[in-house]
Amino acid sequence: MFLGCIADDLTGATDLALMLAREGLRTVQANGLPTDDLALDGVDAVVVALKSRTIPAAEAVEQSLAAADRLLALGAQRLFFKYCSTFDSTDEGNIGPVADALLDRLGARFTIACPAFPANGRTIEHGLLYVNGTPLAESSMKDHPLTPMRDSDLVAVLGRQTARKVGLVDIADVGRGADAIRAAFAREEGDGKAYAIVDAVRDEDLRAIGAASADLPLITGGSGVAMGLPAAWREAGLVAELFEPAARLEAPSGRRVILAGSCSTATRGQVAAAREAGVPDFKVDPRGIASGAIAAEDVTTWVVSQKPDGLAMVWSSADPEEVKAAQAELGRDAAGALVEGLLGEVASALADRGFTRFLVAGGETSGAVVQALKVDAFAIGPEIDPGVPWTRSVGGRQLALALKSGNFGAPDFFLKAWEKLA
Ligand SMILES: Nc1ncnc2c1ncn2[C@@H]1O[C@H](COP(=O)(O)OP(=O)(O)O)[C@@H](O)[C@H]1O
Ligand SMILES: O=C(O)[C@@H](O)C(=O)COP(=O)(O)O
Repeated sequence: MFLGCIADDLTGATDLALMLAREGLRTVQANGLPTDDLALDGVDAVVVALKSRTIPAAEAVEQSLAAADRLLALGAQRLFFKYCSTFDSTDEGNIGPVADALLDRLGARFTIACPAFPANGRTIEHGLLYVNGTPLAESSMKDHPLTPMRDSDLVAVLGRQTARKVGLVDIADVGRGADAIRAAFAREEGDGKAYAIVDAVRDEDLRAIGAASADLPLITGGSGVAMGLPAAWREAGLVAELFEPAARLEAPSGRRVILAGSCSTATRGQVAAAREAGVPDFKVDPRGIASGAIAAEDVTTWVVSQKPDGLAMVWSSADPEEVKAAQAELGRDAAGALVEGLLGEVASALADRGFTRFLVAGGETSGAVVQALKVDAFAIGPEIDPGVPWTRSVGGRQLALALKSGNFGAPDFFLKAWEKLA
């Protein structure tokens, strides 16, 4: 095992695992710390999925260090800290505190921070993060239920989360290729910067950044910045061989369901498209759950009563006004926890009734569902859309799972994803 990755949420982990697998590393994803029986023969990269994006910073640090220690003990020679391509965080963290702790654990003084992912519209220019051409702070991320992003300047955002200095390697350097980027890293480190935000607007930029980062003990970013790393490590002789990714996923036979707990714009569009296409749907909401009007048992019974070979969708996705109203009544975290808890319970009850194919939308939501389903590890299957693969559970219950980041996927994602299952 060469590369150890720590992801701050489950869909983020899957996104990174897909990128590494696509670029030739044999990759497994563990849900939480890898268990002792996880087979690592012939594995190049292990991605540990945490659910640490929105927990208190001290807990996120503790969990991330535990993951780092386990990965280092398994032989990792590089660590990768994966966070969201929209840099989801608050002034308290958790990107800065976790990155600080990982640098210290590795005895390293410098790393990069690059959430760019052009295939999904995330680009960085002069340190400003854009989502499909709109500055982050004006994008729908300003209204995220848990981590509203109101500043597009990543040097400033990260600067509020760490006592260390944050620099910038901008597009002028990045556009000149790997050697220029390496020289810019040395300049920033020489200037006393512990972090450099790195601009990137094209995949070509990400490949050059990967080549320039091959020697860094720690890399932080979105999945995009992992794009150039496998080839760079292969070139440096650190990884023996690159492999063809899996083209198909053999899914266990059984029924299927969509569980959408993300309120992101892309998910809301996908929910609307599925309803328009006639997929039977059941809407849940945190106030209904809190009052007892909606119970997991009733939702489960409804799903089971739908056509066995058809699709059914349970969703809580709401627009910012509706989310705000629920949060005002229940509190932000409690509202989220109620929906996550219900969807987790429903998933587990459905698995007990023969459902084996789950499409889940939302990072936190996926974390809750997979915890409820008790999946310890995943094999990575084919890409459905950039950043979202089908996965298959390893050990335990045989399940096929598509865990979709809230803002990823085409409008017809909920309808077309099934075509990639064998
Ligand atoms: N109607 C709603 N009102 C308030 N919070 C909600 C509602 N629906 C879902 N949530 C919560 O919002 C959060 C969405 O986060 P997540 O699942 O990570 O989605 P995304 O990937 O879009 O960020 C979850 O905690 C979820 O439980
Ligand atoms: O990098 C990304 O955008 C994703 O991998 C991711 O982490 C998204 O998180 P959620 O929007 O919470 O699913």
